[in-house]
Amino acid sequence: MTLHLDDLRVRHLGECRHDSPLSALLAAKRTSPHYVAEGDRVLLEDTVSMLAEHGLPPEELPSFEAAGPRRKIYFDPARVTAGIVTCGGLCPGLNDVIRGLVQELTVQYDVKRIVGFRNGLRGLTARHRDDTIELTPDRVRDIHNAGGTILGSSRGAQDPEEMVDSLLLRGINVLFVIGGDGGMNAATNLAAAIRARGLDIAVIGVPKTIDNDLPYTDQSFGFQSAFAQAANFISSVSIEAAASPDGIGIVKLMGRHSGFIACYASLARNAADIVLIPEVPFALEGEDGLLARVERHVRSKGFVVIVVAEGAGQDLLAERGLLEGGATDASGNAKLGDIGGLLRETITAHLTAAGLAPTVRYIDPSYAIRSVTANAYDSVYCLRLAHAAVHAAMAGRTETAVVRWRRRFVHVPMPLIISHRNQVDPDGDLWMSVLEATGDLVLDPAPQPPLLVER
Ligand SMILES: Nc1ncnc2c1ncn2[C@@H]1O[C@H](COP(=O)(O)OP(=O)(O)O)[C@@H](O)[C@H]1O
Ligand SMILES: O=P(O)(O)OC[C@H]1O[C@](O)(COP(=O)(O)O)[C@@H](O)[C@@H]1O
Ligand SMILES: [Mg+2]
Repeated sequence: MTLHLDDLRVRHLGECRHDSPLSALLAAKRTSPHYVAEGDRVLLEDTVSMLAEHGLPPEELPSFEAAGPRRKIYFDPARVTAGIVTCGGLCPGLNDVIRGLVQELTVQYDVKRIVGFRNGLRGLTARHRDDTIELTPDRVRDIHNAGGTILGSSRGAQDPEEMVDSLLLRGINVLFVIGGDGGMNAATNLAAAIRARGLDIAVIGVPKTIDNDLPYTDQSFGFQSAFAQAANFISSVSIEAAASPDGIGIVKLMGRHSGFIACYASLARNAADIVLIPEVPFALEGEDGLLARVERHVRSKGFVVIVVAEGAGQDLLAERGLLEGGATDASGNAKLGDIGGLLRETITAHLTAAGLAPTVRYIDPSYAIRSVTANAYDSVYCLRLAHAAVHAAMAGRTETAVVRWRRRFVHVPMPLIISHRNQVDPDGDLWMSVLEATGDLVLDPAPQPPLLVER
């Protein structure tokens, strides 16, 4: 999809007439290698060839509005009531973001009232809208020391009109939605309903997903903490598999449609022989099928370590009648079949038939990788995203997500952030790194000369 400058413009509620409490700090600020001034923009693309292809002057190239404080803001902080909601699956750093929002709103902008809606967007429905938490600096002081979210979260559909009514009833002027693709979809619908009623309410998204499946963000917060935890389980099965005759270590990791966790966790330990992700289909049978590759590893080095993303090989489960076609969770997300179980069974059967005596060590850490606290890196990231979100809201941006893009914090229009799914590109450099690290050949059906040697 070719994007133009106009596709990247974010919505403003109106003219910024109030002096920002940070205006003195900003007075002398100019763009530098470490700062993007508020009037400047950040390029969407970063290679010479991609930029040259547009054939446009620099100011017309597709670019994002820089995030950060403005000298003039839209809302009078004394009259603002902010709302915060966390939705979808848990993710390390949710509490860090909530804490950062509350601290920035109260300390820098002197906002007096912040309402936390409980249990996800369900908390904005008529039935649950009174079940809220008053968020103060005292209330959030220590929350980053625990995983999860003090607000709770949920899946399941809500009526945007009902949610708008809740915002009006609670007097909310700015709403922060911390959510994944589902949450950003819901926030977009909510913002559209607000706009249709001509209301003066800003909706700012803070993208959250351990799957890293949202586009236009370098990596989502919490992803790093999640894959670091996942890497520990890869170490465990590697040790177990290596210590067993004909050892088979399998780790199944979260990643519904995107295999980023599997790739990064594997690279973090560099102990996997085979990595299976949803983006790269594989066959079980045949000379280059998974079973033959597993057997070759076991015969050559005595054991094998396989990292599989939960969304990988769903076609194989469907072929075997092991997938409930079209089944979804309350939010409409596809329910997956158990690829880990299929691998365990078919590998055991294949190796046994081949005269080996496999010992299978299988770990499905499941929620254990996303319920952890944010690591130090993610904590910094969450805090800075929270600052950017508050600045965006106070400056009257709406239907906008705050993200880091090519190391800069920028504003992305919400429709863009839900325009497609971020996935591992089988032709990209991440997958190439995985192939380099594992030495595992994933051959096309057409025979090709080997690119890499199996180790
Ligand atoms: N396409 C959609 N349109 C509107 N709301 C959605 C959509 N997808 C999900 N939602 C709502 O957003 C919330 C979070 O979505 P979910 O998919 O569970 O998690 P996540 O935000 O982490 O992707 C849920 O309450 C869900 O009903
Ligand atoms: O069991 P749950 O809570 O529905 O969540 C499982 C799913 O949530 C995730 O952790 C992330 O999903 P979201 O960020 O979209 O909520 C997936 O990796 C996983 O498939
Ligand atoms: Mg999602």
